[in-house]
Amino acid sequence: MADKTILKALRGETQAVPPIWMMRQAGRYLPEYRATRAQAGDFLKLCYNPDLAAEVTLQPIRRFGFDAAILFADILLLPQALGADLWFVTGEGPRLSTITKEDDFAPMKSKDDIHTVLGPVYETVKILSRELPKESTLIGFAGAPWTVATYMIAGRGTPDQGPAHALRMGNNELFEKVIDLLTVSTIEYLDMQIQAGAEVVKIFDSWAGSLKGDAFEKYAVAPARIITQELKKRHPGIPIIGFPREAGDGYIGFAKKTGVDCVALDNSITPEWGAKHVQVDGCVQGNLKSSHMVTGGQELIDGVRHVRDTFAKGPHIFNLGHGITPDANPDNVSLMIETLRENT
Ligand SMILES: Cc1c2[nH]c(c1CCC(=O)O)Cc1[nH]c(c(CCC(=O)O)c1C)Cc1[nH]c(c(CCC(=O)O)c1C)Cc1[nH]c(c(C)c1CCC(=O)O)C2
Repeated sequence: MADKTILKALRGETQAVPPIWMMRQAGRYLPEYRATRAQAGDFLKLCYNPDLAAEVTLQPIRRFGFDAAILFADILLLPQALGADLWFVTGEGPRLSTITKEDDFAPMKSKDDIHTVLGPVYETVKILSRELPKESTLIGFAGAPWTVATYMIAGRGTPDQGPAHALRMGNNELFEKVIDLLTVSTIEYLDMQIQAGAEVVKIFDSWAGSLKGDAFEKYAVAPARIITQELKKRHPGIPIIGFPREAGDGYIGFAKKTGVDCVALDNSITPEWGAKHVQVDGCVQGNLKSSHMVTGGQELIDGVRHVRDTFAKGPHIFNLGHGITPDANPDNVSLMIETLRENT
């Protein structure tokens, strides 16, 4: 299916209308998602139920006709497969067992032991690769080692990733063991998603922005490069999207240094900056403010045109700068898509 619009963009083609999908496009802002989640029981049960996970993946495709579907799962399933305890507190977010000392890390499983727990995820991918409309592209994903490590170390989301930085500086040997285990396990996890039918994979480094200087190179760039190189060795031509969120100047040269085919941009940079400093090296994805999906109106229309027109001279996948939020109005998503495709 070499002519799918997402794959064209990832090969470096400039298109008159960029393809579009949306981070967290299957989510709580959609009544049909909330209904299926209730049917599953809770969020984790939904992630591990292949039929229902495939169903919620397809819901935004049916409703909006996005050019890509992203596998419904979570970046924290991998630590669970490695032996961490994981649960979600409604209204608050994820909780995990913590890693602060060698004894917490020692019982972790190896990269070859993850597939029993993650088997249902591969099954979801298989269902999707059969059921997805032929013009849409199936995106698999994993968290980047640093971002996943921040949750494994702290046992929860943290505003400044303090506990992970404390371990990085206080017991670097243990910290690097966590990063290395996640790096090799992420390769196996994404390899299996590709074998099951994922056509593109995305590496979410949501907390890359809190790594500065040498630490950014060692713990954001290097793991992304190792994962990318190994996956491309095993699956030549598989396109990879990197998302070093809030990396600032770290976005410059990220594609060249890691080998990813596309860099996803957040809202901390302007489209003008992204076009000048990142799109020069190839495809970019982004970066409409998610808040427009809540507020809508003329500002949304202007925002869509601005992002589209600023990236129009090079390869671009239209997306938000971060995930859509539960308070978003689905009508604003339709308006975004109509505006993007106006005049065609
Ligand atoms: C940091 C992170 C996580 N998960 C993810 C990241 C990286 C991207 C980012 O920065 O947003 C990635 C993720 N999480 C989810 C997906 C599915 C695909 C998609 O639609 O984008 C993806 C790609 C579903 C989800 N993951 C989660 C939900 C909401 C859960 C629910 O239905 O109650 C969804 C749809 C839960 C989750 N999962 C995580 C947190 C912090 C939370 C709680 C925050 C929240 O409630 O929005 C960890």
